[in-house]
Amino acid sequence: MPQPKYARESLVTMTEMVLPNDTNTLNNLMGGRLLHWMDICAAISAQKHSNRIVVTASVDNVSFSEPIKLGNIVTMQAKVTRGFNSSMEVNIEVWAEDIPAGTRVSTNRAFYTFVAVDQNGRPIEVPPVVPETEAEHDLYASALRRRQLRLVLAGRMKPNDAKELRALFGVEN
Ligand SMILES: CC(=O)SCCNC(=O)CCNC(=O)[C@H](O)C(C)(C)COP(=O)(O)OP(=O)(O)OC[C@H]1O[C@@H](n2cnc3c(N)ncnc32)[C@H](O)[C@@H]1OP(=O)(O)O
Repeated sequence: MPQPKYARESLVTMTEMVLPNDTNTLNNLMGGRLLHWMDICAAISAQKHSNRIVVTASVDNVSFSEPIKLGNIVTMQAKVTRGFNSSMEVNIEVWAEDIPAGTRVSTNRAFYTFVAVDQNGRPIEVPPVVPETEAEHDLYASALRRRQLRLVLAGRMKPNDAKELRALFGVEN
């Protein structure tokens, strides 16, 4: 198994400016453009953790809580929460900043799952994550339940095997 790595080693910060080509008819950032930027930022984080080529396996819990305006500065921060076998979960958070107005608001959050692959595109083992901060510990613990939920919904895990998820709902095995 690859050597464990600290969660902080996978931290990636990416910044973009919202230009006219990125917006809808309301002059707000298009959701699809933002998801594209988030995918790149999160993929770099997963690459840093695994030192491998990675592919996006799934995206979940994407929220769009605030519109992002033309001319805003978008900052994305991604970090691997947990490594499983060949897959890793990445937490990504997004903020929009209006520099002339001096405001910065939290706008989006999502969990991406990436799979590390070898040169032939076959899944390959990734290092375990070592959480350090309280937030990293919380995300590490809850990553197992999120993995079970997404695999159950994708038809890749039997609900009966999702022990930690069932426990959350008070369902005994
Ligand atoms: C950065 C980019 O944008 S890449 C472009 C977009 N992404 C792609 O093209 C990926 C296309 N998909 C694939 O290549 C394959 O489906 C893969 C590599 C993701 C998975 O391949 P599979 O043959 O299903 O491999 P396998 O069954 O061994 O699963 C490998 C891992 O993927 C995980 N996985 C597979 N499907 C999903 C899913 N829907 N959600 C979350 N994890 C998944 C599995 O849980 C497993 O994780 P683990 O090794 O940590 O236990």
